[in-house]
Amino acid sequence: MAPSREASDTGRNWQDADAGLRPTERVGVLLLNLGGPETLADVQPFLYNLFADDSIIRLPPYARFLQRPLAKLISTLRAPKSSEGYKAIGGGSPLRRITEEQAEALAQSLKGRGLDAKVYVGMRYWTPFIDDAMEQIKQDGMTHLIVIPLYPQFSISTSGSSLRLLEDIFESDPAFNDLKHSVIASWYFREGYLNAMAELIQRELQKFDNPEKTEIFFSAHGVPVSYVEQDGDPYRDEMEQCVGMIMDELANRGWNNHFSLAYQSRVGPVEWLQPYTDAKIKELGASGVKQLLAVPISFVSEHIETLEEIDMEYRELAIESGVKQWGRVPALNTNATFIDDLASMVLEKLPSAAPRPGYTPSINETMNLGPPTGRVEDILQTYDRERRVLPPPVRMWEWGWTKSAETWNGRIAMLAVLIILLLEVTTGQGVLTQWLAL
Ligand SMILES: C=CC1=C(C)c2cc3[nH]c(cc4nc(cc5[nH]c(cc1n2)c(C)c5CCC(=O)O)C(CCC(=O)O)=C4C)c(C)c3C=C
Ligand SMILES: [Fe+2]
Repeated sequence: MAPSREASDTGRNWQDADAGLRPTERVGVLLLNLGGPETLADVQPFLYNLFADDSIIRLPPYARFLQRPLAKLISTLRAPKSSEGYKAIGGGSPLRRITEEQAEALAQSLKGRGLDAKVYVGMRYWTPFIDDAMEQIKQDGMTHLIVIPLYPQFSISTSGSSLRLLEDIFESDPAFNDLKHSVIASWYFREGYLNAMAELIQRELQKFDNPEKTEIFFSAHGVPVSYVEQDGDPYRDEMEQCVGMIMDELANRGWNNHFSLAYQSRVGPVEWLQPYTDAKIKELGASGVKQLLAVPISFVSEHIETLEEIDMEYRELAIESGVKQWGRVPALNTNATFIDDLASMVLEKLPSAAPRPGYTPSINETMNLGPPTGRVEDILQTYDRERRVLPPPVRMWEWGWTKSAETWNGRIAMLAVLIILLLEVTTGQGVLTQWLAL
């Protein structure tokens, strides 16, 4: 069931005392993000960190020792292609700069609403790393930590991966035993986020010759289909609900355009979520769509996949496919409505949020609906309970760790055992004895 919209409390003025904090207590906010290479020299080591993550390439337990050599191989093979992309957008990812701007804007928004909190940035695959942010949080003596993954929808491969790492850090350092923390696992259903997205879409639609005839084309980052269908990743469900809720908000504003959702940026030859963005663009062009507005939906900052893949590759493909007018909705970045909603998420999670007088719980809280919030362990327990291993989503060659190679290796081994048994039964001698006798 789709969660209902969760109203934010934008406009309410909080004071530290309202937040239930004692004078000695200090609030930190940790924004989790993916990270990106800042220079071309960073590309291969960044890719290494990404592929060395066992939430990205999931090997069976007996093959775990191969994780790092495999990451080294895949990152080296992929680096030239990725570097081309980063070169095309100026030689590096803008992700660190934008995330730090978001952190600063959030701190200001909280301050304006009476809460003096420090906002940290923790990246999964590049600097500033999550470990470094946590070290700083420890040194700063924070007593409360609100963790917000900057992914509106939850995926095991993104928010899940960062939370697993955070869980390890909490478990391995007793200094964090007293740190009260709360994680907001996903937040695509929040009113502030939906309003901000609808506002941006509406603004771009108005630039078209026939705004109401424009196809609204949501393009989300894909994940391998096995994550969703075998491992219970809620990503696809949350994505579909999110798109539905944005379209509802647009309908409230009088927009009833046709829309579609597709998945981009697949890596390797395994099946990813469908429809694929490139195939869908061709299909829309062939069906006569002439005006197309692309909406990046799984991420809140500009990055290589908006600036290069959508703005360059998909734009060109759309024009080749017959689209006459093309537009793209900018990422939220430091959009004020979005940042204020992040501030509301923080304020709602502070100690006094639930019990304070006059507090009206949202329908999600009352009915216990919607994605959970809570401690890292609770979130992982809900979404990634069994921590099942999957076949590696990225397969770079056919002779390596593939389903077919495993099947054939197994068959050859069984045949060899049968031949050995047959020889022993027919000759009465062990195979080694026979070889040694030769
Ligand atoms: C919600 C967003 C994302 C999901 C889900 C996701 C899953 C996922 N990604 C890869 C492989 C790569 N991702 C890369 C870059 C990249 N990925 C995301 C977001 C999600 N990834 C972002 C925002 C970025 C860009 C960062 C930046 O530098 O701006 C890359 C590197 C770029 C490239 O070579 O294409 C790879 C590789 C997998 C395998 C995966 C799920 C299993
Ligand atoms: Fe990715």
